[in-house]
Amino acid sequence: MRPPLNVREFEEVARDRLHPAHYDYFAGGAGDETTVRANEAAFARLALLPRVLRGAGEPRTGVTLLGDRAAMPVLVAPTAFHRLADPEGEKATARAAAAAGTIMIVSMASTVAVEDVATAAPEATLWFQLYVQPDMAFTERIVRRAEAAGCTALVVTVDSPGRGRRERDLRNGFDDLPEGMCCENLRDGDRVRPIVMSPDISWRHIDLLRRMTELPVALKGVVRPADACRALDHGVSALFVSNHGGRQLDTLPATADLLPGIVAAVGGAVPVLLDGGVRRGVDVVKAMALGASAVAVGRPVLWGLAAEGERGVARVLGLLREEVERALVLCGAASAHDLDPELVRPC
Ligand SMILES: Cc1cc2nc3c(=O)[nH]c(=O)nc-3n(C[C@H](O)[C@H](O)[C@H](O)COP(=O)(O)O)c2cc1C
Ligand SMILES: O=C(O)C(=O)c1ccccc1
Repeated sequence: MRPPLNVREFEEVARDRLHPAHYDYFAGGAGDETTVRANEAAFARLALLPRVLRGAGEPRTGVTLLGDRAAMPVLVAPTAFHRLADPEGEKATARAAAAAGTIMIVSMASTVAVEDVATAAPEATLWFQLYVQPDMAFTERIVRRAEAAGCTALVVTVDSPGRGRRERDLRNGFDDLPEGMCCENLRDGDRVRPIVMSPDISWRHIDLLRRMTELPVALKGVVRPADACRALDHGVSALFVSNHGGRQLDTLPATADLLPGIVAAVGGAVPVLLDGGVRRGVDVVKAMALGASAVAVGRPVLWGLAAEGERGVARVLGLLREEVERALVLCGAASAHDLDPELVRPC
């Protein structure tokens, strides 16, 4: 069969290969999935206005984030349960991220322990995503594991004081991992603790976390400019503008539409990243023109993993890198930093 040419075609292959309930878990979102659709639609609504005759030469796609180098401004967003897509799970994803020269953010809900992800891909740059657990002693044990495994940043997800209601999962009766899989990072002695999404988590916990570790702390899920400013006061090193891919609270705006307000509030103090709806190189270029330092992709990586395992993730990341390069050339840009808000216009 003809190899998939783009992320959308990878999704079609993945859909054919996955158990329907697992496809729905990956693809779906909260409520009416308004925000799931809005994320992609917002990029489509932005038109590009390339500059001409710039003599910019071959573009460079590399970026440095929190002291880590990435060969392209597209990171692997933290997503749960990779072993539903491929038996090697997060190990395959990490190897592919390393081969693509990009950063993988390992989910706290990974089905391979963070230590085993790191061992499987010694060249990979790994950041660790954390849901702060109300039991701070337990949170600290998880942080120590991520540090010892060699993770170089913590990405704290702050959009989840509770669980989103995902009707596809309710319809399919998908509420637990199959026999033989679990959230390996939640092991505590001889049991596996459930992930608690607690409404009690507050800025105080961010302060505790900052004191707990030397690792840079990024917040994922900030959507208000005032909260972005507050994050700076609490010594946060980066922000992810994210609505959790539309999986938590439905009817949040698209992240592409939220980005300019957050970028303005932050005023260059820390890198601002975006996730949600990035499916094409032109989407990456639009986000960076609006001030993002990089983007992250969630579902596209899962489609690659389900379609062809490690090779599929490598292909998805490789396709996105080629698309970013081509988009930069055609925009007359020498690098992803050589873009400005004038490049994009609502259409
Ligand atoms: C199947 C799935 C699982 C996810 N699991 C997590 C998670 O464990 N932690 C987290 O912070 N975000 C999680 N996310 C959200 C992603 O990090 C990211 O915000 C979102 O997928 C970006 O949108 P995109 O899928 O359109 O690229 C998950 C997303 C999906 C699709
Ligand atoms: O599905 C998700 O979006 C998610 O964030 C999550 C969190 C904890 C366990 C499993 C998934």
